Amino acid sequence: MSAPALELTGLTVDLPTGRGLLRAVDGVDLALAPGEIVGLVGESGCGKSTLARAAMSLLPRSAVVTGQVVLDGTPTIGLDAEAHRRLRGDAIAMVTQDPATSLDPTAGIGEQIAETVRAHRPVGRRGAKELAVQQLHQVGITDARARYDDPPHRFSGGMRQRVVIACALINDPAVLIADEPTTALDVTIQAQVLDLISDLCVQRTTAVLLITHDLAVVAQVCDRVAVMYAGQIIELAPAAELFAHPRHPYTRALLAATPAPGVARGELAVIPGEVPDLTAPPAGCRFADRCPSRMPVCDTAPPVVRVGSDEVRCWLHAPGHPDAAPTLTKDGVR
Ligand SMILES: Nc1ncnc2c1ncn2[C@@H]1O[C@H](COP(=O)(O)OP(=O)(O)OP(=O)(O)O)[C@@H](O)[C@H]1O
Repeated sequence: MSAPALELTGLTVDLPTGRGLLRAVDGVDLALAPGEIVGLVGESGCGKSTLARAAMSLLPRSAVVTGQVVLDGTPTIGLDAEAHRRLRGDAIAMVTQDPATSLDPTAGIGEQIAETVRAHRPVGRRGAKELAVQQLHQVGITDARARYDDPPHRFSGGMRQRVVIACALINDPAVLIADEPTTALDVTIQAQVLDLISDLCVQRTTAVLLITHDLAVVAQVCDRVAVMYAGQIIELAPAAELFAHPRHPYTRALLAATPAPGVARGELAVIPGEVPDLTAPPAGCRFADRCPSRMPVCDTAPPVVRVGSDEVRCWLHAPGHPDAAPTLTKDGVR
């Protein structure tokens, strides 16, 4: 197996708040192979964006980071600001839901991409322009030469997101972080933009960490899924496996809260309760007080359980655990 494009080992991020340090990411282990698309899902406030910012070296200075982030073979924690700047846009890039965060509203789209090339590669103006035009063609802007100087607002939302993707991938990064890349788009355009990310990244063996609230998005393009809850990955499995046999009660609750086609938003299941306070997380399982399968042990000890190459952090899956046995049959736990 080839070396991971991105490897997080024991990654922990503490952020200072008025109430003390908040552990937004807690001991995350995750490796993305080249060309692999991994979905990162979970409710708001579970730490998805903080994890992504740690991978991008974009955390606030006040953040306390421990563990390891290895990007295309380079350990990044502790590098200086200039080294981080070089890695961003070269080894790792990001697409967010809002093109305004990555595009200059006043500059032509082509020039913005050409500038990204010149910032990272020894290419002259003309060469950079040719690369930018080619790249725009590849993301589906067929009249790229004619529209090279058009600013972003002359494009539709979907087209603007294609430009952002072109800019993110122009230097063939090892890793793309896609943070809710289609949330702001019309449903019909969403699928096209997701397919574009998926096709380009598989072709170029760029690993993708796709952050989303939307499990339908994950089902469309992801190879594996990491489910995050209260700063931890509580389930990690191939996408098909996770949808067919969700193991963690939180994953099952998330799936139950996902709309079936044609279901109005008001009819969605909601997961009762709230994500715990991450300045003082519970001693046992963090999902315990919302969990329909709660057992005594869940309140006292944190579950750390692995199942083969997949992972699930739940006492229900601790083989032979005395407290686990009585509830195992209720809802089809394997
Ligand atoms: N700069 C910060 N300072 C202090 N706390 C922060 C900071 N950024 C995020 N947090 C807290 O860290 C926790 C994780 O937040 P994060 O934004 O990573 O979650 P998320 O899963 O990405 O949520 P969303 O889906 O809403 O973007 C939350 O409790 C949040 O309030």
